[in-house]
Amino acid sequence: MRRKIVAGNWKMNGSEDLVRNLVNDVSNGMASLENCVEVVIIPPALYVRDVLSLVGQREAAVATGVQNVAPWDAGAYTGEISAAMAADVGCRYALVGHSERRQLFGETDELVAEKVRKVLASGLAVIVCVGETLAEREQGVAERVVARQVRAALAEVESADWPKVIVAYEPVWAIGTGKTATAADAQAMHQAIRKELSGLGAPESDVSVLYGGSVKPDNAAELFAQPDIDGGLIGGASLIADDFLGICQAARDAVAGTDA
Ligand SMILES: O=C[C@H](O)COP(=O)(O)O
Repeated sequence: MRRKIVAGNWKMNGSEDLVRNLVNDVSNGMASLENCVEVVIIPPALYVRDVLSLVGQREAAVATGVQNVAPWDAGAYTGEISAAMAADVGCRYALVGHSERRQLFGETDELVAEKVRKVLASGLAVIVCVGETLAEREQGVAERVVARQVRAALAEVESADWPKVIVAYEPVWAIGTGKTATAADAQAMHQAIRKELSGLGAPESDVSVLYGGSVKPDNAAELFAQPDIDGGLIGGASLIADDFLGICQAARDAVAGTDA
């Protein structure tokens, strides 16, 4: 089901104190969202159990996810965690193919596709990240690059699994830079992604497409008001409770605006 989702990717940030304070503050702010927005916290793997115990496990209003999974089920892969392990402890989401994984850890389209398969097989929902670099945008190939990434990651998805697929469009040049795509540019790319998804057989109403890249409380409302933007994948602002909740509130207001 296409739904409004705001996911906070903490990346490699956090401490026991931050987990406690931030998760409690976010949980306390949930009432104002009136169940209109799915809120996901994606901490470093070491803190996943702490977040889960604070939000209250499997049926919690705040869902928990992992930032990465291995492309294997189990075995001699030192330092890795599997999608099945994340599901076992109570996570509901896994992020796959973030541009930092692609750029810093050499993840290819093929590896991303393998990870997507593992996540879906484990029963978790997958948030697949796609996005062009600044050079690709300047060369005018942004849509082509993003379409290729979407096809590579999702070509093998079985029809029953589409409701567990979420795509996050994150232009690489907008991540952590303070530069955001204009709402119109983001909308155009989201529309192109949706076209690609429908070419792969995804039911129109099933796949949420999130925007990520310097989303803040003061630009979230305009982005989330676009017809093909279903929420956000938030980095820096997800580490500040008031900012993260402000973004969640903008998503809630977007739902209210659509319903009105
Ligand atoms: O996963 C989150 C994105 O990389 C966005 O990060 P940012 O909000 O710090 O730009």
